[in-house]
Amino acid sequence: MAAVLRRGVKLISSGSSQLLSGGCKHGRTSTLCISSSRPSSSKINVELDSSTGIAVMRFQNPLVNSLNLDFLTEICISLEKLELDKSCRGVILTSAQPKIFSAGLDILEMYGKNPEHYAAFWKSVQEIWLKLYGYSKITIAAINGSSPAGGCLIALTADYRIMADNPRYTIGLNETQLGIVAPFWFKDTMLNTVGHRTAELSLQFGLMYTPSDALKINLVDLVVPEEQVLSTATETMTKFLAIPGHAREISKSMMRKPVVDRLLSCRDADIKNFVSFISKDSIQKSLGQYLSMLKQKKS
Ligand SMILES: CCCCC/C=C\C/C=C\C=C\CC(=O)SCCNC(=O)CCNC(=O)[C@H](O)C(C)(C)COP(=O)(O)OP(=O)(O)OC[C@H]1O[C@@H](n2cnc3c(N)ncnc32)[C@H](O)[C@@H]1OP(=O)(O)O
Repeated sequence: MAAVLRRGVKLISSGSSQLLSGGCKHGRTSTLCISSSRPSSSKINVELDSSTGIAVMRFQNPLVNSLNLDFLTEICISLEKLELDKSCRGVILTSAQPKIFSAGLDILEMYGKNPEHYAAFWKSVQEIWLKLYGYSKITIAAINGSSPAGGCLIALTADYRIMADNPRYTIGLNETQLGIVAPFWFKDTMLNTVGHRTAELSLQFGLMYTPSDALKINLVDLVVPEEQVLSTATETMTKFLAIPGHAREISKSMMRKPVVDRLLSCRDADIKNFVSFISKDSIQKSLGQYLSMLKQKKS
């Protein structure tokens, strides 16, 4: 159940199984409706401040916010609800997990499973990208940890990226390092942000950038001390909110629609392509080796 934190602010824990359809109003505070059962299974929490219209969505999928099917679905449903909620004007995306924004797509969803599973998973990856890249409201990524591959993609869909100034955190599309290939819409999102030449080098090498290097190539817009990431995101959101909404929204759509439309025109083919690629023995072998490397890193 939503709990009032301070005047006009509600904490919304949302497990995908707990979300009900449609938003609802509770007195002066507009929030999402959820049932009160099993709130501990929530992989995200959302705080919507109805006095400012700013929602903060925190990812909390232990250990590293890897994007599995359930988590992606939950994020998508919450984003949809916020988009429909008139009291919400912008969403800040951040992490509740220490040191990690998101570890990207959950590799276990792409390893050792059957084609039907791969297809359902890829559909949910498409959904989250379509929802975020085409999002009508303002989104700001408050990147308070490492953000490889799919984690970087989530950040790239935001209207503005603010990263914590910690050289241990890195961000980038590192797919080639896993022996896999970022699909065209990952590539387009990167290209629209950093330009052609930088995207080309970045994708081929699977480069991961420290915050200061990410700033140099415009992969992020601002680097601030870690403890200021959220407050700076809120300040930045306020600047966005000062712009007439319809004009900003149309401008955003004008910039992004061609890329969104490109995926919309070939969703099924893109899923087929993914399933056939990820099912190859050589790709499964690469992913298996990468998973072993992640485990060995600890010992
Ligand atoms: C030509 C046609 C092309 C068509 C398109 C086809 C294909 C495209 C396909 C896919 C695109 C994929 C995009 C992706 O997002 S792939 C995922 C990339 N992610 C990574 O490389 C991140 C790997 N992880 C790390 O670098 C570190 O774990 C991290 C920096 C995130 C955290 O480091 P830390 O030291 O704190 O923690 P660890 O001990 O390493 O990890 C803890 C625990 O979590 C497991 N884990 C980490 N990342 C993932 C992940 N992405 N998926 C699943 N599991 C992950 C890790 O193995 C540890 O597990 P355990 O040992 O505790 O069991």
